[in-house]
Amino acid sequence: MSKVSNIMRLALLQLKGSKDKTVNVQNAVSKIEAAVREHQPRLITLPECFNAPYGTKYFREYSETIPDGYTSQQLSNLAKKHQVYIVGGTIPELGENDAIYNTCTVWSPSGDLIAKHRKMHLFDIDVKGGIRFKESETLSAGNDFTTIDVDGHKIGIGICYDIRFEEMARLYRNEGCEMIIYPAAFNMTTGPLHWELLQRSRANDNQLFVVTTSPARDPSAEYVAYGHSMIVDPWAKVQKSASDGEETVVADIDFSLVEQVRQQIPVFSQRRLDLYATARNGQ
Ligand SMILES: O=C(O)CCC(=O)C(=O)O
Repeated sequence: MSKVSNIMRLALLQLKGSKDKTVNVQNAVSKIEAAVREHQPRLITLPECFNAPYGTKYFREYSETIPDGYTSQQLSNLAKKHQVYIVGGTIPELGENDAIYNTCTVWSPSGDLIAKHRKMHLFDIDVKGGIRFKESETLSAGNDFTTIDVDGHKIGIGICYDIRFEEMARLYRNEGCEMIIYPAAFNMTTGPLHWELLQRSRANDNQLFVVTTSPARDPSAEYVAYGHSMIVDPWAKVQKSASDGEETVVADIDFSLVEQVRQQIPVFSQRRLDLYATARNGQ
C-alpha cells in the first residue's frame, strides 16, 4: 500500500487492571471511546494482559477463543464504530488442542482481525531476591512473526519479553518495518533497569519507532507492573512517556524520521556481513 501520510496519531492506553474481566474490558472500552472523542487517533494500543490479572495461575481461567470471544468482539465493534486501528494489547487465548497463548490481536477500521501475534519468547526468569516468573508453566509459545500495514507503514508486533530478543527486531527491520509495537508489562525489578534501555536499544539498532503499552501500576496487585508506556523515535529519543498511573498518551508519529536517520547514519548498508558470517560468530 502506498503511504497515505507520514504523520500518524497514536493513543496508548495505560489501563488499570483488576480480577474482574468485564470491568477490565469495559474500562478499555470507555478509555477507547474517550481517546477517540478527544484526540481522533488513527491507531490505539492497549497493555499486555489487559483483561486479566497477570499470573500463570490465571491464564487458563481467563482465556478466550479469538476472534469469537467476548474481548475480541468488543474490540472489533469499537474499531469498526470509530474507524480506527486497535492493537489490542494481549489476552490469554484458548488455542488449538487446549493450548493457552499470550496473544495480541489487531483490528482494522472495518472491524476485521488483521493479525494475531502469539508471544514467541515466554517470560521465564528467576532473579534472586527480585522476581521469579515462569510463563511456560501454563503458556505455549507462538512461532510466527507478525507485521501489519497501516496506511502504507509496516509495523511489527512483539509482546513484552519479546523485546529482549534483538534478532526479532532486526528481522522486522529487514522486512521493512518502520515501527515495532510491544504490549508489555515489565515489573518493579527489571522495569527500572531495562524498560527504557531496551526500547531505546531496539530503536537505535534498527532505526525505527518503538512503542510500548503497559498496565498502570497497582502496588496491591500480585504482579506489580512498572507502567511508563512509551514512544521512542528512530533517533532513540524518548518522544513521550507515561508516568505509572492510569493515563492516555497521545502523540503524532512522524515517519519521515525513519528515512532521515537511515540516510544520515547508514549502518545497515555498512554492516560487514561478509565478516560476521564466519565460524567465530558461531554460538
Ligand atoms: O523482560 C522483562 O523483564 C519483563 C518481561 C515481562 O514482564 C513479560 O514478558 O511479560
